[in-house]
Amino acid sequence: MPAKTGQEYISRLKQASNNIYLHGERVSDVTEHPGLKNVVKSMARLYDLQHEKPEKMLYTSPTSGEKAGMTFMQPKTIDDLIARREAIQEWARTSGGMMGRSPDYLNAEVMAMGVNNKLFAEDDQMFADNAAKYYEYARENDISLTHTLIHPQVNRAKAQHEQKDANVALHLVEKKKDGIIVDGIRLLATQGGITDEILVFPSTVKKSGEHDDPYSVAFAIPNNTPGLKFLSRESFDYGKSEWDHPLSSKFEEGDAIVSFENVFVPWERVFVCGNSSICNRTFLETNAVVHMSHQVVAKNIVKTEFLLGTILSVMDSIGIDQFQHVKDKGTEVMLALETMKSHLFRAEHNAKPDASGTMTPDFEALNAARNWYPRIYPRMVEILRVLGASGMMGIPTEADFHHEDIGPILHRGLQGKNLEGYERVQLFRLAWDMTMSAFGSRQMHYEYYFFGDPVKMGMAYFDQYEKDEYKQYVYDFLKETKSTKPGALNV
Ligand SMILES: Cc1cc2nc3c(=O)[nH]c(=O)nc-3n(C[C@H](O)[C@H](O)[C@H](O)COP(=O)(O)OP(=O)(O)OC[C@H]3O[C@@H](n4cnc5c(N)ncnc54)[C@H](O)[C@@H]3O)c2cc1C
Repeated sequence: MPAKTGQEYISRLKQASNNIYLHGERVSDVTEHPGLKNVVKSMARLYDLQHEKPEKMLYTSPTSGEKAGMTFMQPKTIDDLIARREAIQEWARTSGGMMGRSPDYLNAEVMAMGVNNKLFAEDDQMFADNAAKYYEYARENDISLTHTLIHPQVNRAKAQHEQKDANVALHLVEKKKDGIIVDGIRLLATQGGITDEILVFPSTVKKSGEHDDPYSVAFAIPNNTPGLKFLSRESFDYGKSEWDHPLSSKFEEGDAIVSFENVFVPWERVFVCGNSSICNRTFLETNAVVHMSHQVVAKNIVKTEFLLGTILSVMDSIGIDQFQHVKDKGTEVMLALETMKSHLFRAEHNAKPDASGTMTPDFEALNAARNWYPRIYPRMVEILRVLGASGMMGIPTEADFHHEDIGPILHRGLQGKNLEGYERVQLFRLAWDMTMSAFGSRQMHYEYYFFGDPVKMGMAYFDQYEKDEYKQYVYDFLKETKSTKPGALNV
């Protein structure tokens, strides 16, 4: 069966022995390392869920006739789109939406680029065929993916070819008979090293000029390809109990700098080779951005539900839900949730088939939602932090509650309106881990930069927005004003 189990996911990682460096050493087994093993377990849980709820999580592969992961499906109808989204949300619920790079995100990208591959054929038909075959390969083997889109932050005021060391960023070194050689650095692979393969694609928002053609590549390779290294940031899973760190002990995905040292990529894994124009159009013209946004909006609805539930429980637990400004803050989050749901509904119910016959959600709705969420997520986090107040810091550990001298003092002293001390602190530890721990602050940073720099995204949104009809509306309204223009002004 193509859809893998959690054990198969773990076995593959053990066998692959990806080159991942963490805390100053090479990790010999990511499935056993204290900074990674818990998120590996959470990923395995997602794959097991496919088999526990096959009616929701699996569908029949169009090529093998076997059961494949639902989130790889090419939707042909609105019902397909909804079924796919329900699978996405089923996965998201296991982490309260805190695992931003659950496999469905990149499954959506691979699917869209595989079925809408004509753009890649502008250089050579081979590249379009490669994209189609890669989609089938990823689906039939339930490949887990990470991706890297961004050049290193050396000097953002200059293009890559103008940098003082123009060889730092990932670039094409050589075209050979059987493939290409690439070398350099890319940022920032979330889940780098704990997945099977890496997708190297252009940025969704940063555009390149033709002088940056050597930096304009797209390909997919296994994470244990010789010369490939994942240089991971410090893990925010500090090995604490689930009670102490309810989120970071399970869902710390890790972010890695990716180093390519003269890495060989066979031609059959190349989708774009040295063409900035194709790269600049990739996400839009393959509709990958639409299907990825659909996944993101669905996931963010679950995340907002989780956040709202925590906010309301905190209000209840310390009896603040009667105060006017507290209610108003709760309402802000409720409105955010309901607005996101409306965007999703519009996106799915206005969906239309694209040229490849893929049922494609209404991008206007999704584009608004994906531009808006980075702006409201920090506000929702602030609301939880502000309402929690001292409770966000009055959070002794599980060990403190188990201590015979101080446990009873804490249990009594930290009781809430409707919860005992142990339960109230457990709730507040969740609120803290969601917003203020290293894990929680990274979540905020992550949502803010999810689709790219929100400032550039906002500029692009403004530029593409159909503005004329609204301006015309105003001019027409003004024209109907009963007045006479002074003759002297008619020059
Ligand atoms: C937690 C986290 C996880 C991530 N995971 C991934 C991942 O899995 N895969 C991946 O590929 N990427 C990932 N990213 C990277 C993400 O895509 C980028 O952070 C995002 O695209 C912004 O790019 P940058 O970080 O290079 O910012 P920069 O472009 O360096 O911007 C830095 C600041 O300068 C400003 N600025 C820069 N250039 C300009 C300009 N020309 N005009 C005006 N202002 C400018 C920006 O507004 C911003 O405030 C992740 C990032 C984070 C924070």
